[in-house]
Amino acid sequence: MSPYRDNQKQKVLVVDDQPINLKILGQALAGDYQVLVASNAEQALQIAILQQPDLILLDIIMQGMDGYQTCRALKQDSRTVNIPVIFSTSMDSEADEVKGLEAGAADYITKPYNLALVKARVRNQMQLKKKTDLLEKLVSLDGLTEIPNRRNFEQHFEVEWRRAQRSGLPLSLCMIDIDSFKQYNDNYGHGAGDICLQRVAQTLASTAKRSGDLVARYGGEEFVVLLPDTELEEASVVSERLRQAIESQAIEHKYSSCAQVVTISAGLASCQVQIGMERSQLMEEADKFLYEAKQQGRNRVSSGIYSPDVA
Ligand SMILES: Nc1nc2c(ncn2[C@@H]2O[C@H](COP(=O)(O)OP(=O)(O)OP(=O)(O)O)[C@@H](O)[C@H]2O)c(=O)[nH]1
Repeated sequence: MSPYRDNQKQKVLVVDDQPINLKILGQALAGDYQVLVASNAEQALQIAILQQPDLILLDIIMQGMDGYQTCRALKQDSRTVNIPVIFSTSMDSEADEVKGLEAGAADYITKPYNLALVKARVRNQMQLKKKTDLLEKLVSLDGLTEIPNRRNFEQHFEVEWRRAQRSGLPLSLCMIDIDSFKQYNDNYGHGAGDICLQRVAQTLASTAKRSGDLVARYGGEEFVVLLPDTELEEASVVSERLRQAIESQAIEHKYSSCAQVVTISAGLASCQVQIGMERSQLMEEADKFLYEAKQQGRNRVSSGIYSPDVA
């Protein structure tokens, strides 16, 4: 998702193998947008992945991979699927237009360029993209804590699970629950409870922040932390750091059964993803360890390796 920031120009990637076309379109759009250029499909795909433009103006007839193939490749890659594409071409038959739209394009412009029309079509797509990005952001963040929500976590977990399966790298999952939170709510009030949840969420998110780590609100007073490429030993260090980070926030909780401040219990499970394993099994394992941490007195991390052979 390319997050929408008001103070930043949106990016358009112009793809054409004729330098003159790159120049004409580049000059027409440079005042309103940040313009990136590519002169072939391979370059375009690479820039699209790395720079995440908000829109791609794509020529159809190019040496090597043509525009249709490039568009299909963009639409098949989860990293670029949401970038709208406008085909830019001298082909102007209705059949070509249909083929372009079927390949996943959002709109069509024809050569020779009518620059006023080009700008208007680009503006329309850019406005739509802003709205889609905002909507995407709203549906993936938790309203109270502003960290990723459960839906966002499930999507990430699925992607990371598949990646771990392919790469053979370990994957760790930490389930976190605030201790005696019912007591907190009952004694300090629901409003204070909400503020506490916000502080816990922000502290967790700023503590587990290695690229690829994901901290999400799983629901209620439960959080989940996904640690890709992380084996048990390393993940235990991170989980313990999370526990300490919350404790050292020193949020008063006189009614807790285990401390004078707000604390968390965590259940950590790590695995090497194998064929036939379900990601829900790792969740269940982490949940079991969380239960164990609660049983053993709270304000602690309980952990283990999940392997179907030993489960
Ligand atoms: N303020 C507030 N409270 C919430 C929210 N979501 C869940 N809760 C509260 O979280 C509390 C969870 O309580 P329990 O599941 O009994 O667990 P606990 O008191 O933390 O006990 P242990 O987990 O065993 O330490 C309940 O009182 C819920 O009402 C929320 O969005 N805001």
